[in-house]
Amino acid sequence: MRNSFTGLVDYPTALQLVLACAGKRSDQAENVPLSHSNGRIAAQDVLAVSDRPVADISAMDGYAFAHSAMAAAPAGLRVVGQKVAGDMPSVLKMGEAQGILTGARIPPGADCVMAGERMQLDPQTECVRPLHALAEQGANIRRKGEEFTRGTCLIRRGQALDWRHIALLASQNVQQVAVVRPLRIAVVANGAELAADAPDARADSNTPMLAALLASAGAEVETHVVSSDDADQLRAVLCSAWEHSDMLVTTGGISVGDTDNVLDVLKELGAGVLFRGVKIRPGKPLSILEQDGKLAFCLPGNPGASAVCALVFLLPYLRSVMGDAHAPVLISGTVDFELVPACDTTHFVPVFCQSDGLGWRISLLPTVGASDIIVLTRANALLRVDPHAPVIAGQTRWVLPLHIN
Ligand SMILES: Nc1nc2c(c(=O)[nH]1)N[C@H]1C(S)=C(S)[C@@H](COP(=O)(O)OP(=O)(O)OC[C@H]3O[C@@H](n4cnc5c(N)ncnc54)[C@H](O)[C@@H]3O)O[C@H]1N2
Ligand code: MOO
Repeated sequence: MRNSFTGLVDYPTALQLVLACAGKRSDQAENVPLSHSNGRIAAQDVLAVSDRPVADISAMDGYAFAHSAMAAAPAGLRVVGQKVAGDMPSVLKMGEAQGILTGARIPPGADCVMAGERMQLDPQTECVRPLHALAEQGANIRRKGEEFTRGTCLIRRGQALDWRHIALLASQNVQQVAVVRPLRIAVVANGAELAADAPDARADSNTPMLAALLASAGAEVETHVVSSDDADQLRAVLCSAWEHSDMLVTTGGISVGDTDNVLDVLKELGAGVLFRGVKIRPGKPLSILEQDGKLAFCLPGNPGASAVCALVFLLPYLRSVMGDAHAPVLISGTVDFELVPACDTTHFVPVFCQSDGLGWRISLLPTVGASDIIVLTRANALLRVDPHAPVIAGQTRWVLPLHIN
């Protein structure tokens, strides 16, 4: 058989080799409007330009006054107007209280705020006093800078931005954010069965799958389908795709069959083999080639194998290159099944996690193996089973959720 799998590497070695190639891209930044920054990776630290709150402000709708003055005035203090958020305050004189709404600045001279419903306003005298007990000095005042002060690091470089960071940056009037330029990835499927007029035509599900997965991880993806087993046609597409992108992802044509041309064509184009085949299931044929710092991830054609390789190799590589500082969040639960992995092989098993009230219960799903596409929609996580670490019912194990997090 051509290009047989003679030097398979194990999973940890393969991942290490891949990540060692991940030169950081976080220096390649572009500015985008804040409203377009959702899901992007921050390319720089962002520091606060002002304190939050910017001044002492009221936490309640009510009255602001000097605590000592109120304590010494049984009939209360005369109310002079009301300030709302957005107003500048006026100085409070001796014997005065001021109506104040939540968020408005505390007037100089006041050191206490009480909620309106805890106070009584005498319409005759226009004086206000506590209905019951006087609040403590300083009550209901949000202090200038109590949340953060100017210069505080709000966002660290490498942070994947989402709605929370957008709110924080908007609160500082940030209009533009420096984010990491997306990686341009060319995804190339190949195989004669992908031609619509093939005698036994098959639909291409891998390029839409990979395009969606990679795009949701922040890449800019273009897809190509070489619907033949012709090496020259494949060479032409791979050559141009590689030239016009930051990295290449192929799917199919990487095993040992007579029409599996991807490895030879990439070698002819000058690429060197980082590794050929990994001791994983599914996904054994995964091969990675490199040329001038650009990688070609050659994924197997079987959809389940292609998906697993993308999840456990491609996405970690992408995160590392994009400078995403955060590892995906795994969840732990109790397994309710047994599984003995094949010797020397790391298995990636689709599982279903459901809450049993106390934690997650992890169940195995029936699957027909590497070609299985429906199981990925029934599963919600992937369980890694290393050789010599069989799954025993009742164990606590960590799983990788299948939606990107
Ligand atoms: N003699 C051996 N045969 C095979 C081996 C082996 O070690 N020795 N490995 C098997 C394993 S494991 C896998 S996985 C497959 C992978 O083969 P390829 O990557 O070369 O993929 P193809 O042969 O092109 O296709 C396999 C299968 O996947 C379907 N496919 C291909 N492309 C797509 C696509 N874009 N969308 C949806 N489905 C696709 C294709 O129709 C085939 O059914 O090799 C085993 N063989
Ligand atoms: O690796 Mo293949 O993915 O098992 O069929």
